[in-house]
Amino acid sequence: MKRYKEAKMGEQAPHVFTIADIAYRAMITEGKSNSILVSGESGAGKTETTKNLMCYLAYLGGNSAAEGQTIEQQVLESNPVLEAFGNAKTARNNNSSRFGKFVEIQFDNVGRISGAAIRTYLLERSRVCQISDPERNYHCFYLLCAAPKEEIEKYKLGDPKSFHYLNQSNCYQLVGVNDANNYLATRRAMDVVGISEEEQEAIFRVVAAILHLEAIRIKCAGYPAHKTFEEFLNRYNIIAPEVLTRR
Ligand SMILES: Nc1ncnc2c1ncn2[C@@H]1O[C@H](COP(=O)(O)OP(=O)(O)OP(=O)(O)O)[C@@H](O)[C@H]1O
Repeated sequence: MKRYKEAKMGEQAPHVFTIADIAYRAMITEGKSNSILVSGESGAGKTETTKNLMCYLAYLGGNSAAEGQTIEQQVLESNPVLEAFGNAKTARNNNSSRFGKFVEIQFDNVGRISGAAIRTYLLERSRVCQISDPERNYHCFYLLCAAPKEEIEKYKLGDPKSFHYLNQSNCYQLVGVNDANNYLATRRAMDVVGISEEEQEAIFRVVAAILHLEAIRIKCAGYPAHKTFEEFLNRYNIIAPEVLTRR
């Protein structure tokens, strides 16, 4: 990153750091906001490029002398959190973002990071209840199934193969990815971005509840017993958001 700081276009090997550097310098000299649009087909490298851009802008506008958790650390640690809940393995990409995002990094008048906001769009909700081989559901489900023993017992989880929302595909593990370590890393990242212990508990309780939801069997007068939750919704014309997305 040091080599790209204030380097002119073409002076260094092509890299997204050059784009970020030019945008940052223009923002300082012109006193105007700048946007960088990262686009491309699935697997092109948008997520990794965005992380590189965020790292470089945090390097330029960070406050290395500050103690405790700085805004740039929070900006960077937002990535593992978003990826745990919004990324999944697809046929084209083991870590495909199933949503779009707008990352806003605010700078003060001397170019130091003063705030940040991330907005997400159009999460692929249907994936929660329907996946196909060789894809996976959202990473968070597998991370929670690989959590430490006491968490597994608390949420009554276990082998991902025992949950319908995960066993529609034969893919449970990703090459080179350790879900147990990633669970701990996600919890640490959630701490850094300022999600309290109680909020984290509530979030993972909902994640576990979704896995258990499919196992609910509904018994109604005049309706055969042992129907799945989804069949029940269909029978009574109750349209759940994920069912709606799939139609
Ligand atoms: N700069 C990079 N350095 C190393 N590997 C990279 C880089 N960019 C992309 N990759 C590789 O390509 C894979 C896909 O990249 P990425 O997830 O960024 O794509 P994407 O365009 O965001 O895809 P999607 O639209 O599916 O989310 C990464 O998991 C990584 O293996």
